Amino acid sequence: MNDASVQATASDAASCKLSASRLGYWIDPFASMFSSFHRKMPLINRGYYARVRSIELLLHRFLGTNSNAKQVIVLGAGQDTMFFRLKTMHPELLKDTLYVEMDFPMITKSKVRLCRRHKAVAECIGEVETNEIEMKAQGYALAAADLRELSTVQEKLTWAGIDPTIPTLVLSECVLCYMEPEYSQPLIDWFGSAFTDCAIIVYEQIRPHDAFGQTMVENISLRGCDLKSIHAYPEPEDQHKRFAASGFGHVECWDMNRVYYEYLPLDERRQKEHLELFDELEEYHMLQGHYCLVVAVKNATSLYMSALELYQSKDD
Ligand SMILES: C[S@@+](CC[C@H](N)C(=O)[O-])C[C@H]1O[C@@H](n2cnc3c(N)ncnc32)[C@H](O)[C@@H]1O
Repeated sequence: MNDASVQATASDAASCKLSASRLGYWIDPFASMFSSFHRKMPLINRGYYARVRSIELLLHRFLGTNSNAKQVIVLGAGQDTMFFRLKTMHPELLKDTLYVEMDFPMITKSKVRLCRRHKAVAECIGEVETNEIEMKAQGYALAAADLRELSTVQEKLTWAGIDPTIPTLVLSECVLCYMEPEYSQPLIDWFGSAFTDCAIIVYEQIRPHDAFGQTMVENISLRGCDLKSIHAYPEPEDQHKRFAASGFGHVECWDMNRVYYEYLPLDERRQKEHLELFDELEEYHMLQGHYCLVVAVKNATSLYMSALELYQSKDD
């Protein structure tokens, strides 16, 4: 495995997020602090809109439930700015929440540096205990770990203050797909067994077998970062089985066309569709059909049922 190429995807994602947010797909005052601006194709901007907003809406729903303490664990967080946006724009949602980001030391090191460099981010984090590669503050931690090493992940989450008895949401946005199932499955199994109340949101590529899927897998592979688990979980039904096998009793897996047309709020989506000239609809549908959003929920508690209900709610 070429870890350097996988780590480079953190900057790609940050750059795409900056492009889409700069064009008005969502508001992110922090994106430019973690990347430099290169305008992406409308197809990419719209895809990132669907990705970021759907995950954000789920996260808001989880944080907005009236249980007391909550935890969010972001696997392979890269240069993502969701925490900083929440902290400044929706601080009430982070009350009693511990938000932990994890990534390779190489990536957390650059995030620590950027967090120190930008006053707005440093203010957002507040008083912090930090070294070159990690940070710990009230309600937030950035931890360095290779997610393939379960014992290190467990140790770092303990260091960050994670308590398995507290309701926890785990997020993997284009991360687990870069790991072989022999590494990702024990991690998912552990969340499913050790955590009392746990939900996992996964966004990643699917359908490698048709012509578009084959080209997608080849193109990503040419960049040196194979999609190591796509052949183990090629279809939405396989994603379903993957999480059900780890003790997640309620699993939804939708492709991103379904998420875009049936889940994102209609008025908002229509408004975003006017942001750029768009003549790539067919290609967009093809692309979005090869990405999915999984919501896997361990218990049918009211907290987690509300996350699942989000799929039925079109007007959050
Ligand atoms: C495509 S980027 C996504 C970053 C972020 N989730 C986002 O959407 O902006 C994938 C991230 O997963 C991280 N990653 C992949 N495999 C990992 C592993 N074994 N251990 C730690 N981080 C990993 C990479 O370093 C990278 O930051």
